[in-house]
Amino acid sequence: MSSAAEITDMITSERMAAVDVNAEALGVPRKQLMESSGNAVAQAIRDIAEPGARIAVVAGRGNNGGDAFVAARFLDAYDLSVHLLGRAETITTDIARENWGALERGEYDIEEVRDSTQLSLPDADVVIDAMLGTGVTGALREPAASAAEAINASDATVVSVDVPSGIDADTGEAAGVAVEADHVVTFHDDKPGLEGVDADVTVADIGIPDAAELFVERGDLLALSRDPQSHKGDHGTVLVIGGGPYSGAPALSAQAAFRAGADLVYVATPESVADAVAGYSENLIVEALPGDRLAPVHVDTLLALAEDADAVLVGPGLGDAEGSLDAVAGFLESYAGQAVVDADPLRIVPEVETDADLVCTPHQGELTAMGGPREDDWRDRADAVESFATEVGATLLVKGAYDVVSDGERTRVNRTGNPGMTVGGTGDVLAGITAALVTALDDPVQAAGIAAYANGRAGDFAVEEHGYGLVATDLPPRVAEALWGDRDE
Ligand SMILES: NC(=O)C1=CN([C@@H]2O[C@H](COP(=O)(O)OP(=O)(O)OC[C@H]3O[C@@H](n4cnc5c(N)ncnc54)[C@H](O)[C@@H]3O)[C@@H](O)[C@H]2O)[C@H](O)CC1
Ligand SMILES: [K+]
Repeated sequence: MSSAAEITDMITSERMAAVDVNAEALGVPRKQLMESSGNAVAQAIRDIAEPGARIAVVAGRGNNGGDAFVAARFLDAYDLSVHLLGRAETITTDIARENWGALERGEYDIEEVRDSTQLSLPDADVVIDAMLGTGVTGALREPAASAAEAINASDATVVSVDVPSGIDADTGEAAGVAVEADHVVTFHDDKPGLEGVDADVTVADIGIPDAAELFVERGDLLALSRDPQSHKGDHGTVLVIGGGPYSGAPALSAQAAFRAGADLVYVATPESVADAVAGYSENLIVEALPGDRLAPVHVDTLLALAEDADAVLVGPGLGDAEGSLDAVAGFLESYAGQAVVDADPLRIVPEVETDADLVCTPHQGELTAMGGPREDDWRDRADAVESFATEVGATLLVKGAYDVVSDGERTRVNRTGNPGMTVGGTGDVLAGITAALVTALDDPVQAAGIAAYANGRAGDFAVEEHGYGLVATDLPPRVAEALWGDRDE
């Protein structure tokens, strides 16, 4: 679990970037957020400086600077000048460039600073530090470094936009020189890195709807951007323990795990169906277990196989023979890694003592069989599932028209999918995606949320072509597109 997840009322820059994109997906574009950010900065200035005071804006070429270009338009009552560190054509985003353009056309007192040693601030009453915010990487480079020195050397009151330039928003560290702010106006939520900053911090609401944090949307997919240097095995080895009465379910889960980015997928399945499972795809590596049902005698073999996996998926097609459920209980009692539990074994989870990091993927009927709540309204279900997740001590992904994901602390809701997905096998696909993503992310709630989102989107793509005649095998080929494609609906 990432450390920031434990700081419930703050937000890391990675999550902020995701929430930003989710807001856009919900119809609140970034430029609107920038307008609100700038307005909040201007409000802070009005609270500390009298009209007519001399305000100097020192702006960078990213959206942090963009916020201050917006603020300038709300500060016409002041003697304001804007100093851009660099050439206007190198401003890095459209929304910042458009706001700079408004200052140019509005004949504001603006300049492009070529050499920051020429930056003159001596007579400013207030300096707005809008050089860098959450986009900073490493120690401040020129011209920002000299500009930070000049700001710190001035007698002006310093108001930093979002984060004092040079400070890392997540850690609070400054790799080099950083602006010493008197005030900080940060946006949407407090930032972990501001804890240790000796300034008064205002957290400004910039109109990001709560839904941008609650619902899983395309911003959450940013978490899956991969380290290009990764090599085989970095992106997850998954062991699927399934089959026995059935052979299709474990194969569906295994295929889905591949499409969600797993590098290697092993399937441990009774020998009675091992050939059938292997026959579905050359990609599958099938380990045959003696007999025709999973049994307690297999537990040691499963634990040995699990040693080589980053996550285990237990359940698809296992059936509910008592011996099979006992085998799952025996496996979980000794296994301490990441496990996704689906289908029949779900009902035994509440009685099993395990050190494994569990993600359970029940539909409503299986949730009830686990002793879980039944609520028809999705909001009530989200609250009830959050409480039950604490009781079970696992991350729950409760499938429904609105999927609910919760570990008892953080709760997400997924709205993708359609009624065509009630067809058998889509749960096996979702379980396989979930197993692959828990190996790719160190955050089971995020992994399960994205899995539900991708499974539903794959189903939405499939229903375009097959209507409600879609079948589960239509989903895996569309999962990769749902996660990494650029279809925009
Ligand atoms: N939802 C929100 O939180 C919103 C935040 N807004 C503001 O956007 C900035 C983040 O903007 P971004 O463009 O991503 O990055 P920055 O402007 O912070 O900086 C990028 C800029 O800086 C250069 N750079 C990076 N590291 C260094 C360095 N060590 N030295 C010098 N220069 C550096 C980089 O090359 C870029 O040019 C956030 O803080 C908020 O202020 C949005 O306005 C609205 C929504
Ligand atoms: K700043």
